[in-house]
Amino acid sequence: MASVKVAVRVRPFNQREKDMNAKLIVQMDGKKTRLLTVKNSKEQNDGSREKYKDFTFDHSYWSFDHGDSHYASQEQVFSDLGVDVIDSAFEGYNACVFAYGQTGSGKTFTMMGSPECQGLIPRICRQLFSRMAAGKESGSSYRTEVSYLEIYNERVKDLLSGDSGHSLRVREHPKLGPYVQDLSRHLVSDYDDIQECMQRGNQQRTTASTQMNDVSSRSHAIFTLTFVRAGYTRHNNLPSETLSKVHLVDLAGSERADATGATGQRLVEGAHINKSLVTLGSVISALADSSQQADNRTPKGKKNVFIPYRDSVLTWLLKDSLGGNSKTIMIAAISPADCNYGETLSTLRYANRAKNIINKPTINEDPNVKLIRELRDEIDKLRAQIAHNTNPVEAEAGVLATLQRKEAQEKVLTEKWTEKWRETQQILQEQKALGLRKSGLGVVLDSDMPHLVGIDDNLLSTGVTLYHLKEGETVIGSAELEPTPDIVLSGAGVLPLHCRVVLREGVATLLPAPGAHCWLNTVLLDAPAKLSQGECTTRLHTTHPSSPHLTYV
Ligand SMILES: Nc1ncnc2c1ncn2[C@@H]1O[C@H](COP(=O)(O)OP(=O)(O)OP(=O)(O)O)[C@@H](O)[C@H]1O
Repeated sequence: MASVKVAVRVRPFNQREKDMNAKLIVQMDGKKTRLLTVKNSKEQNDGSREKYKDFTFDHSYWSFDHGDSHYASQEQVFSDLGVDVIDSAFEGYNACVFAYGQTGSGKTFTMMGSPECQGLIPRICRQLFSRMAAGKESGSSYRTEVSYLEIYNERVKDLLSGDSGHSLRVREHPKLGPYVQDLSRHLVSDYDDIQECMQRGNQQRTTASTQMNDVSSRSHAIFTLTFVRAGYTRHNNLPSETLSKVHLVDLAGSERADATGATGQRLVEGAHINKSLVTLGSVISALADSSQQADNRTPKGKKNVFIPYRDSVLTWLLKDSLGGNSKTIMIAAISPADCNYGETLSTLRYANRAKNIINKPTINEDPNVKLIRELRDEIDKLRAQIAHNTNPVEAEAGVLATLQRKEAQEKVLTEKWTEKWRETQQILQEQKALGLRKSGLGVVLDSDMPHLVGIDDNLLSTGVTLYHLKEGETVIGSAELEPTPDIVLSGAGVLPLHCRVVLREGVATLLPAPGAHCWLNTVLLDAPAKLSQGECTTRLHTTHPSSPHLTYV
């Protein structure tokens, strides 16, 4: 059980607030946030004499004035909140961070930041990879995938697929919960890969200028890391494999139409944005109520509170993060100005409720690994029993037989797991060595290593094959050659041994076999020829132009 962690952050005055001579109405001291009541606000008109309202959160971040010694920097927010997220991922827990607040209050600044002043998402990603590099040294291995979506007007759009117009369906798996059907997932092997995904997704995101913010996010964006960590435990050398999903969420601003000056399309967007946020509010309230009921539970008073997750796409997708299997952090972003009193009070009340949500995070352990661990426990107990046994010999024989059976099971399962993980790592390494990366609808080859790109001899085929050239000799020929050549070509005129490519210190040379028709661009070769990267086509065709050809890249 873990409560949702809640932090509040106040930003500096923006130009509009400065122009209005806005008054500062937020104060912070340690974990406390104080909001000074504004004259003529609804509260005062209701006859309340309160001069301020106090709230206590896990963190209150004072980012009002850069010059102030208490100024909470991006680095501080990361070290308080981001490091927890990384720890959770490495331990195998799901995690979620979402930023909530009125438009222009600093959500995107806190979550994404700018290139000079990076926010939580890039910092978490960078640190995740440095921790992985350190873990690899001690024998662990990892697999990380990224997806990035936005919810705009209650429709889900994949920000990384390149197909921007298409909206995707949200479905619910009986065990794994809600998911987006056909959402693209991108394998990333270092921070540069992930940064490329972030930048591409951010460019696709729907933003517009409103009176409150020049670049206002008009959609809710969910950046998700799926992280698998595997290795052997140090103390007893058991397989260990965990999976963690990390949702990093930048919500669109909560807003009143009159404050933002919204009309037309902006007004329609606002209605949809608010629908999700109102539902988020109802979900938070319902969860907070249900947690409080659980606290003062009496057998009679026990009541099942209905949580309206499915009333909006946002809450449906974040179901696990809100009241489920996740360690969740909410960051409430607020304006410091008196003109935003109403919105700020509502954000702080929202955040105050969220503190009461109790989640149930559990380590997501691979089921086979769990079985192996349980078997090992049983084996240890049986061994201890044998060691201390004073029972008759027959009973001991029975225990011994059980022990042997369990040991055999453990051995088979461990071998299977090791083989599966070794294969996964091999595939990852091959992909990395090839340097293949998805870019929009295309696939980009980033590798520094020399390759041949083979085009099938069948004109109707779309088959393209990449052959990684190894240092030394690569044999090219037909399947008739014994042993099978490194690169097998089929098609008219391909000899069993057609040619060889010798790679030495980055220089590739093509050596045609006697009698083979090897063309280098338009020249039929009769002697070894050096291949130049980029410009050169090693055409192995003989009589027909559609016969197979290899391009050196
Ligand atoms: N802590 C901060 N320190 C300095 N500048 C900030 C801070 N927070 C926000 N800002 C600035 O305030 C402006 C609005 O912030 P931002 O775009 O993050 O708001 P938002 O809540 O994401 O708005 P929207 O909901 O409209 O997308 C930006 O110019 C941003 O650089």
